[in-house]
Amino acid sequence: MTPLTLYNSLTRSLELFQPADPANVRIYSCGPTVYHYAHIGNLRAYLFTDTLGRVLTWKGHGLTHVINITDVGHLTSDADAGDDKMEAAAKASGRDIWAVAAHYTQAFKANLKDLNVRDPARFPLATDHVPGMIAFGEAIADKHCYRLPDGLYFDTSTVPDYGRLAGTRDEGPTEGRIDTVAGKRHAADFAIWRTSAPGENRQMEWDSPWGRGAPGWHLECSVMSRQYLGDHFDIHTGGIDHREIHHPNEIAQNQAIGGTADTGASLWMHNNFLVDRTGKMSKSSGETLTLPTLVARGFHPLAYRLMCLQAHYRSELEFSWDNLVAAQTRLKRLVQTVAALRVRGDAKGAASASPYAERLDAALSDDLNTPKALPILDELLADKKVGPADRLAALADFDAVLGLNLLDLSREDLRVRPADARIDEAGIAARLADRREARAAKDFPRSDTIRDELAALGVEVMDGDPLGWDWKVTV
Ligand SMILES: Nc1ncnc2c1ncn2[C@@H]1O[C@H](COP(=O)(O)OP(=O)(O)OP(=O)(O)O)[C@@H](O)[C@H]1O
Ligand SMILES: [Zn+2]
Repeated sequence: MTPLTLYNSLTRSLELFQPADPANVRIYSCGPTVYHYAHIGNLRAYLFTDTLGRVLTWKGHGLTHVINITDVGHLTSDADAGDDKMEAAAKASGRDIWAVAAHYTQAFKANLKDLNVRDPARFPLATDHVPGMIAFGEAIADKHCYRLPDGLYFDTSTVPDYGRLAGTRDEGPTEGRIDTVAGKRHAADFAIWRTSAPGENRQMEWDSPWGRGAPGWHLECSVMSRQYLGDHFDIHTGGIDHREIHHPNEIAQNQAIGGTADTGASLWMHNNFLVDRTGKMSKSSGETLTLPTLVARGFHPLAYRLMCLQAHYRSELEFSWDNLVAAQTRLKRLVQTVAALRVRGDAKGAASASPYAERLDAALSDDLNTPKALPILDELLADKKVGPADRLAALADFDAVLGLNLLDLSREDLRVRPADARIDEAGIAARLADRREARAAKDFPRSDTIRDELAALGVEVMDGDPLGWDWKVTV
């Protein structure tokens, strides 16, 4: 096997991956803040960690992956300003905050299932770990924290190299990030615990040595990652926005509790954003696309997965409907090819598929280069020198990493019907059968009428479609 190299945001370089225990690689991924449905940009972050986990499994490692659920403490600004996103969402909708959290957590997990993301070992909830957070705060308070009327704050000057990850080292109190809390010693200092203001009326709050209130978001991840993965684990992941504030703050806390310069993880990895023409897709900035929206417009969730795999995780990826259509077409082609190879069965080939597995390994070992792996798969499938059964076996090996479910998906699965369609699959099939009959009888006006009727229902008939797909939904 080719040695695996991964990009470490901490050193800003590619590094040879050397896990502490190859039989149990430990990964922590910052989870969603469950105040709203995850948008497809958020989901890109978990498609990235799923690919990472699959590559490690493929290379023979055991894995313990933890994705937390942030159900308290994340403010509307990452830099300690604004309201708690959860409290604000519950208030705005007049719902019980625990019901809000449970609803969006369940929706997030359903999204991951639909995208064929493997379950992590655990999905710990922040609210289940508040006593551990208070104990953590107490342990570092004397040496690293100070009190302000609204809580306990971390003094970022008490740890070595604060902000190395973000590249904002040596930031003084008057430069860099906006100082939004009166009395902070440095602009970058952040809340470990936020004490509820008189009359604040939070739905979620706990007693602590610093008053009744709620934990800071950064603290949650330090506590949960250390509890489940230990003082030092292999890989910590998140979206690239976390490289600037959230992860530097986790690192500072880890250094404080550990009493060393160790950041707590060997590698800090970040996926780049899904963007659209207006910029980063973001829950807080209004209109976002969710996975169910894509499905309602006639796309299979795995078409979105393939769209993400076509870009390297460290590159920005622009969402457009055209890109998604192209990805769905590519997925259909793959499924079609699998069906054709099955028909041809066990015919012997003159060549072995193993060079393809080696090339796949080389691509993945190069910092999870899935865009490089996909054309290798296309080449394999088209290689007539390799027998059909061998090609299928090799494809299964590719799919263990790509997670596109290529051996199980059928043409029918990919004919996802838009939610607002007024005709179902069986109805479409019946109209197409009528149309074939009309054409066989050379009744072209009737054939055209059926085509137009289907078009009015959002179904485009594709005569002479090279995929043999007959029809597609229009978006
Ligand atoms: N547009 C995006 N593309 C890729 N990853 C993203 C994008 N937006 C957020 N992420 C990542 O998604 C994960 C979950 O984020 P979280 O639920 O905390 O988002 P949020 O901050 O509440 O939402 P938003 O940033 O959209 O307002 C994080 O790892 C985050 O970095
Ligand atoms: Zn986190």
